[in-house]
Amino acid sequence: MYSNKTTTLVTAEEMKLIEEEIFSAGMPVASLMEKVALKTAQKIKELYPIKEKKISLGFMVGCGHNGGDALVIARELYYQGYDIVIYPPLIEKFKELTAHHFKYASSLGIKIVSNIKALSICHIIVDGLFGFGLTRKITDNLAEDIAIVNQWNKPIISIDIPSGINSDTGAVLGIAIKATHTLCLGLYKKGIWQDRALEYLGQVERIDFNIPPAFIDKITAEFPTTELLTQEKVQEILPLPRHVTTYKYKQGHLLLICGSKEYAGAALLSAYGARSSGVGMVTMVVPDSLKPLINSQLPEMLVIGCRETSLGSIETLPLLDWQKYQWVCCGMGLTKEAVSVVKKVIASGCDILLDADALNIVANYYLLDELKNRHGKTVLTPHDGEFERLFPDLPFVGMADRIEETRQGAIALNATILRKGAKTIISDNINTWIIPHGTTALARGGSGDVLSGFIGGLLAQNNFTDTISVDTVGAAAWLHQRGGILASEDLSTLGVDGVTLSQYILKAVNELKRNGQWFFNETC
Ligand SMILES: NC(=O)C1=CN([C@@H]2O[C@H](COP(=O)(O)OP(=O)(O)OC[C@H]3O[C@@H](n4cnc5c(N)ncnc54)[C@H](O)[C@@H]3O)[C@@H](O)[C@H]2O)[C@@H](O)CC1
Ligand SMILES: [K+]
Repeated sequence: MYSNKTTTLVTAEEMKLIEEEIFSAGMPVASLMEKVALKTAQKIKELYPIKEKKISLGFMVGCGHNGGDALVIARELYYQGYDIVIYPPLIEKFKELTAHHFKYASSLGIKIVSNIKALSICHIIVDGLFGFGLTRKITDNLAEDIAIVNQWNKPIISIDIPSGINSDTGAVLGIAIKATHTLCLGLYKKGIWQDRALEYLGQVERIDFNIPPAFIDKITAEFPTTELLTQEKVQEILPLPRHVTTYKYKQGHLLLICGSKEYAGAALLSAYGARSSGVGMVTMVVPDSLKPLINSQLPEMLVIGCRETSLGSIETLPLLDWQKYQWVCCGMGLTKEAVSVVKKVIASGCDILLDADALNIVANYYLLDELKNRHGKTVLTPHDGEFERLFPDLPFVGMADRIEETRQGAIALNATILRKGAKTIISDNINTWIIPHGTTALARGGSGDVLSGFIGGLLAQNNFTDTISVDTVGAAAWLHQRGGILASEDLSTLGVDGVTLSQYILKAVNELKRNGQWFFNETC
């Protein structure tokens, strides 16, 4: 049975190869363009139906097949009663199929104009200048045209991707259309999920045109794959096994090494995150002076106090029985003083997660080799600044492709890297996940501490199963973002502090259960 694959992200090269598969299997190029464009026209009709008043659409038509798509859409919407105006600034360079469609549209009497300003009377602009074939910077008159259109504040529908956005890296090549809708054709282009492109996309929808999954699999198998992490996948990754005769030590024992006098809150928030994971046991290693605070706020935690520096950071770790812990989570609020702590954690041979100050210490003291060569699994959770500090000299930084950089970082350190941002990326040397949803409500201090604790708690539990780290980390990040969305729906974007977030993560967990499948696998 045919099933459409919606979660795979493709580069321009992969998309071209997939198209070649379709064409060489017998589908005529013109027929595919017709099909894609008819479906896109239908979507535009749904978005902007004609009611009492006429609607006029101004089409910016490029020279390649993005322009060809635009012309077919323009023709079909003309038949449906829309007023259509076509602006073809690259008319001399039209590809053959695009030229045919232009000739036919002209023969129907559709209005053709030679100045972008003539589109200013239109209610809506349709951007069919460039799709994934954009190879170089947009300059001169075309750049001016885009600047003019962007100033009009009209709805702009971009076909496939906003013209000017590199469909792999999301970079703006000179200037780009600021769309209100992006109708992505067939498969999501990787550039659409890059943070730098987000402000140009508006609302993104995918127009499916029945690409056979075997063609997608054949081509993407040759390249590292990037996938959107969906709810269905999260439900596959979890449930965490919870046997009917289980007990606390069977549900994972997490060691949190965190906090300082100055950043006591980071220790608390990561502990709240861990609490929301349902992990069986948590031991916290904190500076001595934080013990009473932790005991009063989180009575179920075991607390080991440490001698502290004059500034209130952990001076040195006590003797620890590392083998007791299924995962060690280190760095939240530690301060940059805690160098010996981080070195000991890296040398421990345990499965570890490093966040915040632990990452800064790795960067400041060049501990990358120690990380790469260590025994035990490693998870790192940097935001963009921490990521760049971790990899200042490696050649892949500067590629300006967040997704590829993250993958290369994971390969370089033999680690799973979760890179925080508007779109969170999780990668190991084989799999890369993008969390498709997110909320700006989480752009505040404390969200990351909750995330680290929550991930650590799920990893500690999943260490008894054969679930791979990148999947568990992805599922944790998915639930963290979903918790943020649920909290902001109830409390507004301003209302999602760390403690609240840790509670709403549990609502996200429950939502998975309500959506038809149970989350915790209470097997007998
Ligand atoms: N073949 C088909 O029937 C299908 C085509 N599709 C459409 O085809 C598009 C890709 O088509 P193309 O490969 O023709 O590429 P584009 O339509 O994106 O444009 C490529 C053309 O633009 C020129 N160009 C590149 N950068 C330029 C710049 N900065 N200034 C001026 N000219 C520049 C290139 O020389 C080339 O002629 C997709 O984005 C999509 O819209 C898809 O719908 C899938 C199906
Ligand atoms: K476009």
